[in-house]
Amino acid sequence: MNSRALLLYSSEPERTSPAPLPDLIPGWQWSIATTPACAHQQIHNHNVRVGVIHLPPSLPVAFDQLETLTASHPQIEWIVAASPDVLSETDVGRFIASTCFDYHTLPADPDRLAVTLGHAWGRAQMRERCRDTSRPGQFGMVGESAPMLRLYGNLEKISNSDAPVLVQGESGTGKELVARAIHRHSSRAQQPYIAVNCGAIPVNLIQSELFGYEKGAFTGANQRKIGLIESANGGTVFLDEIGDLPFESQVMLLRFLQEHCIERVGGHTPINVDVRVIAATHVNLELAVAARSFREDLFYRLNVLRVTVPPLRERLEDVDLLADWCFEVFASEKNAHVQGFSLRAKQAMSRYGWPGNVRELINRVRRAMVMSESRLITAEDLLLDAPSSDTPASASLEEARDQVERDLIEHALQINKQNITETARQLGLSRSTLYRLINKLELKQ
Ligand SMILES: Nc1ncnc2c1ncn2[C@@H]1O[C@H](COP(=O)(O)OP(=O)(O)OP(=O)(O)O)[C@@H](O)[C@H]1O
Repeated sequence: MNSRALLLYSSEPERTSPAPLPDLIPGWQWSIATTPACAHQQIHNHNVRVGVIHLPPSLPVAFDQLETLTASHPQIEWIVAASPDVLSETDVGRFIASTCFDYHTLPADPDRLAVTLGHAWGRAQMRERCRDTSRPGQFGMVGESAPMLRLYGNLEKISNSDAPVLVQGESGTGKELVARAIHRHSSRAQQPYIAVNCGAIPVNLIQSELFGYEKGAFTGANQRKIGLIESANGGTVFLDEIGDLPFESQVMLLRFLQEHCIERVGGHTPINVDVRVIAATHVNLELAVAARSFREDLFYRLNVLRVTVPPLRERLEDVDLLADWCFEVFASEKNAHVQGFSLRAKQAMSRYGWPGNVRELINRVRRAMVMSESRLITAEDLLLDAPSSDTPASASLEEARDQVERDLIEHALQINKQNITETARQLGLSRSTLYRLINKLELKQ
């Protein structure tokens, strides 16, 4: 067997003879470290998956250094080996309970220790395999469910075309991710990708932001400005929340889609622009057309290739993968002792309806990684223990979504000391969307 373990032997060699553990366990290769710094080095040099921390009697334990060591190497399963006296110390017990896979009582029982090492190694391997499958797939998206495989198949075909795309899906499902993926896999990948949130630009500025303006076009137009569409020339423009585009601006976009040319505000010369348009909306544009808030002709121009991103509740089998992926991506922010999810937490996640979709999952997991007080994140850490008392069991999807958004935003505002820019960044929202939600949910700032 080539399994390698690390032995962190933290006593001073001149005071205690070296631990005989490695000699007792055949079939294992050992890297020996006498300080946490040396242990970091050994771990970097060797493929270590199991670490044994020997805590000698009557020496103070540098828990802060041990916690840094274990948190920096979440791929390793840790075992504490110590005498019964040391193991009975409260701080040692707390460290083992929060951070370690197991403990071993000294003097060593070689057979038992070999079994514990084997289990720890197996668990580390298993975690490694799960981690492999949680890496984003070829489109940079996490998910292997049937709806996602269908989506990837569609993206493959759409990326090879140059026609406009309409991406539909609920908020937080990954529409922007889909737009980026289409661009990156298209022949325009090396050219600009410009994302515009149509709902975030003040109505009076939309036209000049999208199409630019000439010097002197209006008071304050001291010099020519190139608009967002023109600056994406050769590449792709992603028009998010297209349903929020004011009716008057829709006609200019229609003209651009028909004639592939734009006119800057205050300009009189049409400018040819070669840009692929990907538009996204979480509102039903057919209904908006029926309600006459969205131009029918523009709808048909945009709706050439349509992609629908499935809501998370229709692909609950991906929740596990997404949670593990998220844990890995935000590992540097987590509380040092947090090592993963409890089984109950995973079960609670796979039963939940995720009205806020992947964005909500990311926010809940990130919060839990920071706030959890145990080694494994619990369902309570994810705020998924029981329906909130404010959310009746019969709450509509809309009410449930509002409640979740209210909890997450309130919490993020609190953590970020009411700083809107930081809170918006943490929640993956634009500042204007955050303001809109704060007003809608009547949150106090
Ligand atoms: N399948 C996925 N894999 C990995 N991350 C995802 C996936 N889907 C969404 N995300 C992440 O979830 C968050 C929300 O995604 P995105 O902004 O693309 O959603 P959206 O549908 O455009 O939302 P909105 O309609 O509110 O603008 C982002 O952080 C995104 O990276």
